[in-house]
Parts: sequence; C-alpha cells; structure tokens
Amino acid sequence: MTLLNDLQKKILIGDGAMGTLLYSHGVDRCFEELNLSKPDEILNVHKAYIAAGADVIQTNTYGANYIKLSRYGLEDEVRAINRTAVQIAKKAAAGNNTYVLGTIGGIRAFKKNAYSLEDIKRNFREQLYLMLSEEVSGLLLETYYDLEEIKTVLEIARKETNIPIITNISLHEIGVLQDGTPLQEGLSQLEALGADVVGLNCRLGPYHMLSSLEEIPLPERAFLSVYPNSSLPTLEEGRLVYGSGEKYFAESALAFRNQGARLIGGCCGTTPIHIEAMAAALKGLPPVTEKKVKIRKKEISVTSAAERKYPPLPEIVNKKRSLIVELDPPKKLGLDKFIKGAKALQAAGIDALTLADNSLASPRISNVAVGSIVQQTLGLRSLIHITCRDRNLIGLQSHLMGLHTLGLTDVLAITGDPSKIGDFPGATSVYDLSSFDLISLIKQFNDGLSYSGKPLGEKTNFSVAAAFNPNVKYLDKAVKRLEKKIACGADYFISQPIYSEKQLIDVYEETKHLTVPIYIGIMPLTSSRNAEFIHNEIPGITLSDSIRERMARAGDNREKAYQEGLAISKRLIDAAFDLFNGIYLITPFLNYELTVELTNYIHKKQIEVNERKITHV
Ligand SMILES: Cc1cc2nc3c(=O)[nH]c(=O)nc-3n(C[C@H](O)[C@H](O)[C@H](O)COP(=O)(O)OP(=O)(O)OC[C@H]3O[C@@H](n4cnc5c(N)ncnc54)[C@H](O)[C@@H]3O)c2cc1C
Ligand code: MET
Ligand SMILES: [Zn+2]
Repeated sequence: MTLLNDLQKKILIGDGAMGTLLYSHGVDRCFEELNLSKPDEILNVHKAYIAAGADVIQTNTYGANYIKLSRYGLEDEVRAINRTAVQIAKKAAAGNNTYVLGTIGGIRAFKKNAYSLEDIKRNFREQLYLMLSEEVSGLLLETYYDLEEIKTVLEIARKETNIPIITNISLHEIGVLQDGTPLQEGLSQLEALGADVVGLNCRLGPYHMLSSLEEIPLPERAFLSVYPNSSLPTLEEGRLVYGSGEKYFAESALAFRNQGARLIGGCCGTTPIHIEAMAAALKGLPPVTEKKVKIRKKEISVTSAAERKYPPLPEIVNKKRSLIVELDPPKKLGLDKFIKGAKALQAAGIDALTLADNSLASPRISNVAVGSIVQQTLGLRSLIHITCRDRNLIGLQSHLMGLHTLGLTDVLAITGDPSKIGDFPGATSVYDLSSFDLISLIKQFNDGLSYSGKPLGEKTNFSVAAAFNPNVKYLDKAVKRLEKKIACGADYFISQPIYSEKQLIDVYEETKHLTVPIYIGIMPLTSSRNAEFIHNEIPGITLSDSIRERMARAGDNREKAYQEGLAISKRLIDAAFDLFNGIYLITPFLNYELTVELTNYIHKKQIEVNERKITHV
C-alpha cells in the first residue's frame, strides 16, 4: 500500500502537535534537539499519536534546518537531528501500518525579506536530502505563510523525488494567504507544481479553516489535507496555552470530511486526545467526492479614493518652487513654542510642516497628535514621518488607518534611526517591515487593501515620500536604493542635509534620471560645536574647512554663530536653486527663527529670479 493509494479510498488520520506538546510538558528549548538528547521522549509522543489512531505521523524536524538550529548554536547538528528524527519515527511506526512523513517547516513566516530565496533553497536542500536518504514515506512541507517560499521549495522537492509531497500552507485569515492570494488560487498553484496533497495547517483553529474550506472546490487532482490548531492561543502566567476540547475536534473532523478533506490531523495545541476523538468520529466513513461550494458575499470595495485636503506635494514641486520645513515635536510636554514656530513658518509661506517620528530614537510628543493639531487648527499641511522602528506590523497598519482618519495624507516612510543612538539604547527596534516594505504597504492601502490583501472598506490617498541619504561613501549605491524605492511606489524623496555646493551638483547629476522629484535638505548650523559634531560624528557628512573655520570664528557668540549658519545655508540655497525645485529646511532644536529667515530668503529670491524652467525636478 502506498500513502496515495490509501488516500484514493479513505480518509487518513494525521498526528497532532509535537512542539506545543513538548512545551506543555515543560520543554522550553529547541524541540528538534530532543531527537538526540531524549529520543525516547520523542518516540513516546509518536507512539501516543499512533495509539490514538494516527495513520500518518511526522518526524520531529519542523525547525531542523540550518537557519533555525543556528539560533540554538546547533547548526552543525542538522544532519544528525534529521536522520535520527526519521529513525525514531520509523521505530514508532514499525509494525503499525503507519506512514512516516518527513516534515520540513517554512522559514519566512510573515517576514518576507528576512531570508533570501537563495538562503531558503540552501536550507531546504540540506533537509530534503537527509529525509530522502533516510527513506521517508512522504514529505510534509508545513507552516508556510509565504506562497513564494513554498512554491520555491516544492519545485526543488518535486524534481528530486517521486514520493508523495504534502504542502500545507498557513492562512492569514479566512480564505486568504498572507500576500492576499485567495486560498483556492494558492492551492491550485501548488497542485500545478506537483504537490500530491494540498491543504492547511497551523495558525488558526477549526473555525477559520472550516470557513475557508467551505469556499473552495475540491482540488482537481490532489487530495485535501487539514491540520488545525486546537484553538487560538492565550497567555497564562507568561506561557502560551491552547484550549478547546476533544468533543469540538470530533465534530470538526466530520465537518472537514464534508469539505473533502482526506488527511486530517492537528497542529499546535492538539494532543493525542484530540487525534483520538477525530479518529473515532471518522471511523469507517468514506471520503466525500463531491461538495457544494459556499459563495461568500464579497465585501464591497470602495472604488474611489478618499478626498485629499491638499494636492500631493510632488504635483506642486514638479511645477514650481516648493518649500517644506521640519519642526520636530518637543521631547518634553507642552506645545507653546512649537505652535509659535508652526505659525511663524505658516506665515512665512511654507507648503508643509514635516514632523519627525521620534528622531534620533528618542521619545517625543507623538507626531500624529501634533501634526493633527497643526493641520486642523492652523490649516497648515503636516507631513508625518513614519519609522519601521517603533511599530510592528499591527501597529503600523493601525497607525496608517489613524492617519487616514485624521486626513493626514502626506507621509515619509523610513527605517528610523537605530534605537542604540537614542535615550533608550536597549529598547526593541521592531523592523517588521523595511522602508521598502512600508512604502509598498502604504501604496497597498491606497488600493484599499491591508497587508494581507483584506479590503479596508476605503481607499486611502497617501502621498508617500521616501528618504534619500546622499551622505554615503558610494552615491551610486544610494541612488540604486532610490530606484528601488520608486519601484515600491515612492512618489518623491526628501534628503538628509547637504553641506557643500559640489555635493549638490554631484547629487543632481546622479539623480537627474529619476522619475520623481527630490526635496533637497538644508539644515542651518547653530554653533561651532554643532558643526564639529556634524562633521565628526554624523556618518557621511563632511563639512569643508572653510565652513568649520567660519563657525569656529563665531566662537561662543550665539548671535554671530546663527548669522554664520544662516549665511552658509543661504549659499547652499543659492547653489540648490537652479538644480532642485524642492527645498527641505530642517529646524535645529526648535530654533524656528532660523528656518523662518531662510524661508523668507527663498521667497525673496524666487521673486527676484525670473522663474526659469528647470529641467530636473
Ligand atoms: C528626510 C529624512 C527624515 C528622517 N526622519 C526621521 C525620523 O523622523 N525619525 C527617525 O528615527 N529617523 C529619521 N530619519 C533617519 C532615517 O530613518 C535613517 O537615516 C535611516 O537609517 C535611513 O532611512 P531610510 O528609510 O532611508 O533607510 P533605507 O534606505 O531603508 O536604509 C536602511 C539602512 O540601510 C543602509 N543603507 C542605506 N543606504 C546605504 C548605502 N548607500 N550604502 C550602504 N548602506 C546603506 C543603512 O544602514 C540604512 O540605515 C530621517 C531621514 C531622512 C533622510
Ligand atoms: N508539526 C510541528 C509541531 O507540531 C510544527 C507545528 S507549526 C509551528 O511541532
Ligand atoms: Zn502549528
């Protein structure tokens, strides 16, 4: 008998969780290492599942790849752990008519960019060859959130072997994969690449899996599998705990059968008790060969985008001079000085006030709160910086929905300064998304879809700026990043401050081919110490000897230093004037008088200079 022949005729019962079962027994370390140090414990788990009625068990190798084992310093044990795992499972299966699947788990989860496909392929091949050399009865590719990842590894496996391959993906939510692909489409793609059994495992319990299966027809050729978690997990005294009882699982097993599932097991939180209940419920029942697909009412997606209060900045800067000014929310409570500055800049005639998101990784009053006040009470456009450092994928999406709700449609998507340099060096830097991902996410919101492709009910109308750091060793590499950001959907760029006329020209030359405009950064120096700090401690920024000397000559005379700082900025503005329409002034330390003066200077100059046609925008 072979696994596929059996599945032609009957429903097979899979096993349940390994990892969470061990965890519930108090194991709090690498589960796969136990194949070597406590083989009997693993053997007993397999035996318990077989005794409960599992026809198919899986090796304890879910995370037994180089990447995951290296988190425990076990990267040299990949071979031993996988080989031993198969041997243990086979020992348990011997004499029981039980199939042994070699499990290879997904790596990426939802962090698509965390591992390259090359890394994934290398990891997979190593585990695959070990499974094949130990002669498993089939392969179980499970807990793949990323469709690209599972398709990549499935292609490798299909070329290497004729043994049955089961591909189980983990849903993002009912009927939808993480990248927004509908379940049916995802499963069809896996079938087309040669999977023999396609289905679902982990992340969700029976309710969500059942609702998902109800909406899809039976696969054309492949069999359908389902390995639900026992429930959604909860935290109890710091430990993740899963609930739901065996009666619920028995009923769910019958419902899964009605949806056409032929290989039915359990994932996280399930135990031999759950498997026993499912096996008993399904005993003697043939698989169904036909089913009625439930048509879910499509959520109405809004086709038109939300109204914008202000025209997008790139539209303005493509046509004429445009000026935006950064004034950062204070690090202490109280907004009096800030509001005074915002009013003064508004009176001077800027196009937008930009508000940093905890710049230099130190807490400030929320830029959303402050930006909303500025925009709603003063009527001055606020441009909100958004870092990937402070919010996870949940927080970022909630943040974007909040910005949309407040009518704050101008945003700058950035990585964020590393928390190491701020007031709380030990604070976690989240980085669920890179700046590229964040740009793409915001553009996806503009299509009315969340990260997972779920309709948001409205389309947002964000205009997305991205950061440009020209103060790097190789400008061409920085420009390559800009091209990539444009490909992700960046509408324009805002640059770090530039301190030399030559650099302005270099930047112009290197970026003139870009299809989106740049606001070029200019930040007035405030003192000699400030100049020395920027020159010596900010990576990539070099001030010329003459600028440093000019600032040094001003000595401790604050007023004189301000005047020098202004004069230097004015020369830079002169140099930038013909090259870039967009100018981005950065207000140092809430000293808005400086940026107000520079704003006036720019407007005066603009009136004096006949508006020349600028070819590079
Ligand atoms: C206009 C502007 C506003 C900013 N506002 C804020 C703010 O509000 N809050 C805040 O915390 N930070 C802010 N920053 C700082 C910004 O988050 C950091 O400079 C960050 O490191 C770069 O952001 P990014 O989005 O351009 O990163 P990315 O382009 O995604 O780069 C991420 C990392 O890759 C590396 N990298 C990038 N380019 C190169 C290159 N050419 N060569 C080698 N390595 C490279 C760097 O290590 C960089 O940190 C701002 C920066 C700019 C330009
Ligand atoms: N089948 C594996 C286990 O039960 C992986 C579950 S999904 C994280 O440990
Ligand atoms: Zn699981």
